[in-house]
Amino acid sequence: MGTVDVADKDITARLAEKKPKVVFVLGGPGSGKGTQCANIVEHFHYTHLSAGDLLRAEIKSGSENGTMIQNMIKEGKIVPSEVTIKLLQKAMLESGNDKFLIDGFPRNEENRAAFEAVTKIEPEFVLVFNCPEEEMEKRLLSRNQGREDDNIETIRKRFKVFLESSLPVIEYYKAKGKVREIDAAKPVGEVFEAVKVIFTPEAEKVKESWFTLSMIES
Ligand SMILES: Nc1ncnc2c1ncn2[C@@H]1O[C@H](COP(=O)(O)OP(=O)(O)O)[C@@H](O)[C@H]1O
Ligand SMILES: Nc1ccn([C@@H]2O[C@H](COP(=O)(O)OP(=O)(O)O)[C@@H](O)[C@H]2O)c(=O)n1
Ligand SMILES: [Mg+2]
Repeated sequence: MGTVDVADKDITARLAEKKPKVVFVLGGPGSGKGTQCANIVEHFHYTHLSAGDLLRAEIKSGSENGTMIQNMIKEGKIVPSEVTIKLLQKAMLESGNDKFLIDGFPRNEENRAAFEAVTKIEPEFVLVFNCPEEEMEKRLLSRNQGREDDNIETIRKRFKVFLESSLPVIEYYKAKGKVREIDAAKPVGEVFEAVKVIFTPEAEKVKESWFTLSMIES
């Protein structure tokens, strides 16, 4: 296992040199994380890394962890951090970008603490999508992406995991003043308007309000 450890250290050290800027994107299953991340990428030049997508790609690649990951996803359980963090580190390192939206991670205390300990990366902020369960359930049941976990039985398990394991992570970042909350029950365009405000630098907002004011006055 010696060589694996050396390789991991190498990845961690090389990633640290890159000094990546990270925004965590959290919210219940079906709250619209993936949808809004695609919009943010288009407007704000971030690279979107979905922990779930990386894990699904790992299953498809036929990796030795594939069966374990597949079983955990089917049960709505959180895959051990070691696996997910390695995939995230690799994706960040391989990307030409240094600004990342990490979607669906950290999903529990173990994810959060391990990522912090291994990478020493502190998120710029944590974007949180709030949405009632009934709405999330409706969205997941009509997502139609052929996902093995978008069935009512697994969806209920995922909601339970979100309440028990993911909400405490959001609370942790709230206490640090890092959480930016969004009402995600609205239509996609309205949710993105709220998201835009968070990603627009303060200086731009001042410019935009002066512009609006001068239009009204002229
Ligand atoms: N604001 C919204 N209103 C209605 N449907 C939405 C909204 N945002 C996303 N969806 C739809 O809900 C489903 C889940 O969205 P997705 O972005 O995959 O959520 P998540 O990544 O949080 O699970 C998708 O089919 C998506 O098209
Ligand atoms: N940090 C993570 C993220 C996802 N996952 C697994 O991947 C599944 C799907 O995650 P996802 O983020 O793609 O799901 P959505 O919230 O987008 O619906 C989760 O239910 C977990 O089983 C994980 O184990 N650890
Ligand atoms: Mg998603």
